Amino acid sequence: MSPLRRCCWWQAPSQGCCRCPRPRNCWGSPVPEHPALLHLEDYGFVYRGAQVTALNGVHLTLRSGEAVAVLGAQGAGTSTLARAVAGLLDEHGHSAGIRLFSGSRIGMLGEDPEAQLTGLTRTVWDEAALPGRLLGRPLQACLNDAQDSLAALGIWDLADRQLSTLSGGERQLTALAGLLTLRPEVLVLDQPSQALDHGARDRLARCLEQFRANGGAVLITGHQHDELTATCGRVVFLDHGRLAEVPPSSTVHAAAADRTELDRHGVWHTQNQPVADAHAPPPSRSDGGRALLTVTGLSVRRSGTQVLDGVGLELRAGETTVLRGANGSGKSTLLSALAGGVVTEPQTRIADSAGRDLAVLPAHLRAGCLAWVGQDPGEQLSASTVRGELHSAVPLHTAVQRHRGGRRLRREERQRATAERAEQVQQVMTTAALSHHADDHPYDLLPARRKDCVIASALLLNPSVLLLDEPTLGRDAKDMARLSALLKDFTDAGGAVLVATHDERWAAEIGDHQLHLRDGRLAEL
Ligand SMILES: Nc1ncnc2c1ncn2[C@@H]1O[C@H](COP(=O)(O)OP(=O)(O)OP(=O)(O)O)[C@@H](O)[C@H]1O
Repeated sequence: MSPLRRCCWWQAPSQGCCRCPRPRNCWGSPVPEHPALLHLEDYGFVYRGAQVTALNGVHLTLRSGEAVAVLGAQGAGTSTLARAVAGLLDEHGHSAGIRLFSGSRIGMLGEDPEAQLTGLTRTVWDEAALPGRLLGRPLQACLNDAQDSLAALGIWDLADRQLSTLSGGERQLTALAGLLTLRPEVLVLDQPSQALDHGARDRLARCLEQFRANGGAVLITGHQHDELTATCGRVVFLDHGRLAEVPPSSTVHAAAADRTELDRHGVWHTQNQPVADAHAPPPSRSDGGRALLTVTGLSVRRSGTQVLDGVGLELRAGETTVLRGANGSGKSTLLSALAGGVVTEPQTRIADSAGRDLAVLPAHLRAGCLAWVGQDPGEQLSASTVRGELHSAVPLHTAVQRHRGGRRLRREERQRATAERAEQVQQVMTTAALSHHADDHPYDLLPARRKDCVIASALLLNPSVLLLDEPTLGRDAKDMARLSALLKDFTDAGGAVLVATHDERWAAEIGDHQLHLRDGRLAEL
């Protein structure tokens, strides 16, 4: 047996048996097998100006009909790997090794949910048809393909909706539909379940199964193991830019990706049993869990549809209430309406702990009581550095007026207030793990860190109620634990949290109550 003989068209000569995942030693006569569509051999990548390599010695083969999930902690390199496979890295740094692609089309959905729609179209149908149109295909064929993709993902009923009126999950599915119309041979999906409810994940899984049955290959990357990654034939782990060096059995079959292995690689397992005491009540609660916010008759109409219909709820000091519901059920609308970002109908009443009706106040006057962290952090960021963002979260005159009863300040009082605020900003950056990013542009941060920046701004307002919209997106196991601890500290200090999430495990771990939103109304779960 010659060590120089190549057993596959892509395969570089290697010691002993080659690394291709054939069922037996492929130095012998090879068994006919699904063709490899993409192959990385000893692939490495370093971003321009970076001190450390983002990917190192990666071997990965994607065959027709196959789905592989590559999971790892934040910073392990999963998004870089997704971009490398999609061939999007070249101008961003230097690569090493071999990347071979036998087909002609790779489609990729990136990790940033805010950056997925083009902004060039008005309706869902047009957006889904756009990729084909940009390739010069006939209009009718593009519209037909878009219709098929939208139907496969279960959102054909949204076809004529304006993009600006979509919920987060609906936007994610629209972007995916556009990608599918390109009929790629390889689909690269970075954290595709972000923002999707259970039903949408099932529909997406079925859609990907069909895609593979037609000869396509799927690569899913991310920091969380969920219903979708569980449908992959293989799960492999990435640690510090290297695929974990473990025997072939640890390229685990997805359904068997066990807790220890996921924990070891810092991956959050959304389907694990909740940890029972993760959000145990604080030892002593000075205010006896008094109501901080009492909402009655909250109703909202959007584009002629009654999204919220007489919602009532009570948020108590020291408690976390979880808001669940399908994509488009109105969770974001509810949080935003409480904060004053959406117009409510006249019968709505939102009373604070002193009985004051906040529903009649504009958003900025509610902010002292209610701090809102929306679904898209980008909509709430305006400064060019994280530190600058946090400094502007509480304008100096507001901070000072709070302490001095609104009277005009002397110079030394202003100086003291500035110093106090700088200290608070420093503290909150530590709490939200942002100290290392103080001078970074918020848009250079990972989506989860960007969200942390908005959470930190909200905490600086010293609110009694924190409203959080899907804060778990893009977080690994460690980051989830940190988020839970942050909320626990907030409620232990007497605050109340209302948080919308699709993560059932996390909801069970942190929620004192779980509410389900359906048909515009809330019910206790
Ligand atoms: N600006 C808007 N104008 C009109 N309709 C809107 C607007 N924003 C959202 N909607 C619609 O209101 C409904 C509720 O949307 P919302 O974003 O509150 O849902 P959600 O439960 O937060 O969904 P997701 O889980 O996907 O984020 C959806 O049908 C959505 O399409």
